This record gives sequence, C-alpha cells and structure tokens, in this order.
Amino acid sequence: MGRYDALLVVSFGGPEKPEDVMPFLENVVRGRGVPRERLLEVEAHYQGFGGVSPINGQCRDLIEALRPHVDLPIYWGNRNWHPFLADTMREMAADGVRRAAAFITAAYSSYSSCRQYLDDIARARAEVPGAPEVVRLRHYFDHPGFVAAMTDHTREALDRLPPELRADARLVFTAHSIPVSMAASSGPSGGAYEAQLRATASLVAGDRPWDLVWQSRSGPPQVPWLEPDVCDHLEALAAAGAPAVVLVPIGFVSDHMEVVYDLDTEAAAKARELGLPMTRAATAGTHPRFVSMVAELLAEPEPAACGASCCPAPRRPGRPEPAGSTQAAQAAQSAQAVQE
Ligand SMILES: CC1=C(CCC(=O)O)c2cc3nc(cc4[nH]c(cc5[nH]c(cc1n2)c(C)c5CCC(=O)O)c(CCC(=O)O)c4C)C(CCC(=O)O)=C3C
Ligand SMILES: [Fe+2]
Repeated sequence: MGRYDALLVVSFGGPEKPEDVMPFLENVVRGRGVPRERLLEVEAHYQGFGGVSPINGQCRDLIEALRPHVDLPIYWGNRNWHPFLADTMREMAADGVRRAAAFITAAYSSYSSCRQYLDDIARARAEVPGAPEVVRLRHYFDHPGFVAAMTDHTREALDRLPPELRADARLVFTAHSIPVSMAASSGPSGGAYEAQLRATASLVAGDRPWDLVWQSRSGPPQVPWLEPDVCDHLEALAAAGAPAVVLVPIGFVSDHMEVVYDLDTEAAAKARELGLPMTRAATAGTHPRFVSMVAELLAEPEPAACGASCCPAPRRPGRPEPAGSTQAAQAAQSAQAVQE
C-alpha cells in the first residue's frame, strides 16, 4: 500500500443533536429549490429520532471495523456536517499526509452520489494550503464484497418472514430517487445510476423475481424525479396479491435516516395498513465482506479518475453558471472537440 499514506472516508454527514438539525438541512439543500414545507417535514423526521442522525455513528463504526484491515491512518470528512471535509483536510496537511485514498460511502454514479463528492473534495483541498493529493477509490457497486454483504442481509430478512411466506416473497430493491434529468446524465454515457442499481440488484436477487423502486423524493414538485415511489409500489403489489415483501435498500451503504425513517417508519406503516407482511434487509454497514472490500480496493492498481463530462451538476434555473463548474468545463471540452 505504498501508494497512499492515509485512507480518507468521505460521507454525507448528519446532525447529532436537535439544534444541529436545521443548520444541517440548510447545508444539504442550499440552492436546490427544496420547498420550505418539505424541509420542515424532514426536520420532524430527525427530531423524532432525538435530533440525531445515525449516519455519523455508522461512519465511526465503519472506521473502527476498517482499522485491523488497513495499515494506514484513517481520516473522515463529510459534505454536510461535522467533521467537515475542509477541517479534515487541514488535519491531514498538519499531520504531513501527502497522498490519500478516498473511500466514498456512496456506491453509484450520479451527480449527488459521485460528482458532488469529488467537487466537495476538490473544494476542501483548494481551501487548505499543502492539502494532500486525493485519489478516489473506484466504484464498488458490483464488487463481490458489497454484493455478498447485501445477499447475506437479504437472506436474513427473508428468514424473518413467516416460513410459509418465504418462497414467494417479492424482493423490492430501493434507492434514493433523483431528478430524471440527473439520472439521464449519470455516468460516462448517461443512465448509469439506474443501470448500476439494476446490475447490483440482479446479482443479489439471483433467481428470485425483483423490482427496483425509489424512495426519499425531494426537490421542487414541478421537477420530475424517478418513480415509482416505494409506498405506491407496495400498494400495487398488495393489489396484485403479493404474499410478502422484503425491502432491500441497495442504494445505501448504512442504515441512516433515509432507511430508518423512510423505510422502517413510513413504508412499514404503509405495509401494515395494506396487511402486507414485510421485512427490511440491513444495508452493508460493517458486514465483514464489505469491510474487507475496502482493503481490497486499496490494494488494486490506482483507478482512473472520472471523466470531466461524467455526472454533470444539475442546472439551477435562474442562476448564473459558476466559473469552472462541471458544465463550464464540459462546454469548453465540447467546444474543443468541435475545433479538432
Ligand atoms: C443519490 C442520493 C443519495 C445516495 C448517495 C449518498 O449516500 O450520497 C443520498 C443520500 C442521503 N441523503 C440524505 C439526506 C438528505 N437528502 C436530501 C436531499 C436530496 N438527496 C438527493 C440524492 C441522494 N441522497 C437529492 C438529489 C436531494 C435533493 C437536494 C439536492 O439536490 O441535493 C435531503 C434534503 C431534505 C429532503 O429530503 O427533501 C436530506 C436531509 C442522507 C443522510 C441521512 C442521515 O442523515 O442519516 C443520505 C446518506
Ligand atoms: Fe439525499
């Protein structure tokens, strides 16, 4: 592992006390046109859990689980809440770290789940003189370690159903909905977000029939997002006579708020109302194969970086394009291509 002198875990971040919830949410939605009513609704979800998101604790648990496998100092920085990436970058610079490998707690390609984290890292580095070089570890959505963890957890969730319902229980994979336009432009040639989710779901499902549906829709109502929503899909399955459902949050790597609220609270209430027996598979979390996967990624040859036109930032209606934004870079690139 001589290539890197540190591992940097990069995550979303979440509040850890009631007063942190609103400032955290403001960070998440800054400039994204999320209606105030939606924000207050989501605030109530967090306050219902004592103002504490599970995600930071889950990052700490993952880091502790990684220590025996990774012979490097491990740092951790978030996009939306403490510890912020820029502060972590400062700490790494002070410790003399020169070249870190970044493990991002998001498995799929899209602006939100890939490019935005790369931009977060770049911005944090730009703020810190002497910041280390950061090499992002490759995408792992179809890595055998991630697939094994999700397959194990899906089996466990099936086993929590009454025995007579297991054979015909439907696997319902879920992922965070994103705007349709963001999904269309995801990855090097578009459509990668959904294609990667389907690839992973199919590996986990094996011979069982399965569906992929969406959860946690945000954004302004006039913007189309990926559908169907998981709760609407449960209604459709109940109407079609499905005997039972196992929800598999394949789109996330830990049981954070989008899982414990949107699935375990909201979708579970919908299933009860429908009389549809349902269990929920755990996310990868600290499953031993998921943890050892990170060590395997560190040992791989250095991955190629994402191309400049991969997962472009969404257009913000009525806002000037910031200089040096992904789109500006893309426009410059295509102008160059035209000249050649
Ligand atoms: C693709 C994707 C992932 C998966 C990849 C990854 O893991 O990164 C993800 C994860 C997460 N999303 C999370 C929380 C939120 N996401 C929001 C809003 C949004 N998510 C989006 C996309 C995604 N989000 C988008 C396009 C928006 C609209 C605003 C914008 O364009 O950015 C909002 C705003 C309020 C609302 O929900 O309306 C919140 C609070 C948490 C933390 C959970 C916790 O605290 O435990 C996590 C891990
Ligand atoms: Fe989100």
